[in-house]
Amino acid sequence: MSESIDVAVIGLGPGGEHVAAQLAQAGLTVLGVEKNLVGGECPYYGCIPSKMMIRAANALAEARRVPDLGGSVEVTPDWTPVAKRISDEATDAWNDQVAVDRLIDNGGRFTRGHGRLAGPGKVVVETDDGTEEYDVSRGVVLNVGTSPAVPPVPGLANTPYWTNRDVVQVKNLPDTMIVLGGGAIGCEIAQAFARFGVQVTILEVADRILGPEEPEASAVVAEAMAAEGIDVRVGVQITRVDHTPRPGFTVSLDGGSAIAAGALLVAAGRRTNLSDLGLDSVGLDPSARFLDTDEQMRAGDNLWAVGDITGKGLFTHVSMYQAEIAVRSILGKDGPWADYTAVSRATFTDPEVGSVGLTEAQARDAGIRVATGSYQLPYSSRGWIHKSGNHGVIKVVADADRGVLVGGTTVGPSGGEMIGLIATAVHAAVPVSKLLTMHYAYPTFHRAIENAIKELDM
Ligand SMILES: Cc1cc2nc3c(=O)[nH]c(=O)nc-3n(C[C@H](O)[C@H](O)[C@H](O)COP(=O)(O)OP(=O)(O)OC[C@H]3O[C@@H](n4cnc5c(N)ncnc54)[C@H](O)[C@@H]3O)c2cc1C
Ligand SMILES: NC(=O)c1ccc[n+]([C@@H]2O[C@H](COP(=O)([O-])OP(=O)(O)OC[C@H]3O[C@@H](n4cnc5c(N)ncnc54)[C@H](O)[C@@H]3O)[C@@H](O)[C@H]2O)c1
Repeated sequence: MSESIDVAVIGLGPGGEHVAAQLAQAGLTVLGVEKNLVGGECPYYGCIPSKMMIRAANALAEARRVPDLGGSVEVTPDWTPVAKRISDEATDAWNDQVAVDRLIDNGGRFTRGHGRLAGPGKVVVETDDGTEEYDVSRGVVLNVGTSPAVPPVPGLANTPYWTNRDVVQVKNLPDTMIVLGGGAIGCEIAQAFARFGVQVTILEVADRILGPEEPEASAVVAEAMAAEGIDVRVGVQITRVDHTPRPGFTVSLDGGSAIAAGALLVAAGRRTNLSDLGLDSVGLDPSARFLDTDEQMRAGDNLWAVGDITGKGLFTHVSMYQAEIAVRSILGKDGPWADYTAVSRATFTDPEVGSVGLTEAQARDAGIRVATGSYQLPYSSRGWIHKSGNHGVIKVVADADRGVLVGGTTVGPSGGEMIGLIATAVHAAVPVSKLLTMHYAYPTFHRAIENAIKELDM
């Protein structure tokens, strides 16, 4: 027997949870379907636990800078409060009852299980107690997110490697760790663990870490990591992974060398959870990496998609932004609809990397007549005053014909905060000539943005 509802939301990551709550508050009959934890990757296995690790690790690093600046301090790292904070404050010991209650308090319904499409307007949920079937009149919203991608390295699958879902639950740190992949996850966790005394090696197949960022950003972060003892190896081919109780993991590299460590974190990208969603039942390709959506987040008739599965940036703020749009679309309200001109992001390494819009390479590929300007943060007044820990660079990318910024990168202490200024400029297409007449407070880090803009040759 099928039950009739207005809307089904399959997958309750940050975007799906928001859609379900908003539509339920608007008076629709909304069913939220989640097979693991309501809230998704970000609160339980991603952003929040990792940033709690990083906050603690950065406090240790700042304390270690005291001798350069004013006195002495003894730093004794202890992981126990970090693990406890993640369990108690962030994840409620990986229990989502609060989030489930919040959805129900908003007027929504909830089913724990694997949801899938079974044709237009039809949803099936496999629960522990059996199969539930729903007829959905207004629409289905997909927010099924991603899972860690595990590369097909010989031997790897048979070892007890960690992914992000394991590393956030670690109670005792290993002495040594290999991180497979020098992207955002790999770099953030590598540095956090290293600051707690773990000897970390990053193995990155590409020719630089943080590949989506400007090369200048990758270089500054790699230099800062190397300076604190992290072994960053780029351009490496991993040929095999083995595991024995001692020494633990052995990672063999092309050329014959091998590295051993007590732990191995696989942070090699993500795969979208689309293959078992019944997409073929509504005429969509279940093997597609991402779902195509229009500006209202529609992926088909009465079908919406939000979050990582849309491929518009695997970030919580993108998922939430899209959720707002899907809600307006489902309720028949007006736009503004989705615009990705000024998507910003922050990678929480130290120095942090803030970025928005197009990189120089992306702007050139888009056929834009590009002008760039950059400035080394240590040369700015604030960078010079800051001294220890002042690694950083600002880079701006302009469309010389339109006289506006189309992208920018802010690497440095508070790099993720500094990007706000450039994000506003890109989003609102503020003329560069106007940016040059602005007051930039002295001596702030963001004053270096003015220096970079002055370097633009246009
Ligand atoms: C370690 C790490 C750190 C990160 N740090 C940041 C950060 O600092 N800032 C930032 O913006 N982003 C960060 N991200 C990315 C961020 O977590 C995601 O972009 C964010 O969670 C949005 O994802 P989503 O809305 O697509 O859904 P997800 O959070 O991926 O949630 C999808 C949900 O759908 C469920 N699901 C899947 N299939 C089904 C099904 N068939 N039926 C029922 N339920 C299903 C899953 O169990 C999951 O709960 C980080 C990610 C990781 C892994
Ligand atoms: N601060 C943030 O906003 C934040 C933090 C973490 C993650 N995230 C999001 O999560 C996404 C996933 O992060 P991620 O770091 O897993 O993915 P990623 O795609 O950013 O990086 C994965 C890295 O692994 C490398 N790699 C892949 N296969 C390899 C192999 N066999 N050997 C060596 N290296 C290999 C890739 O070249 C790449 O550099 C990010 O793209 C980002 O959108 C965001």
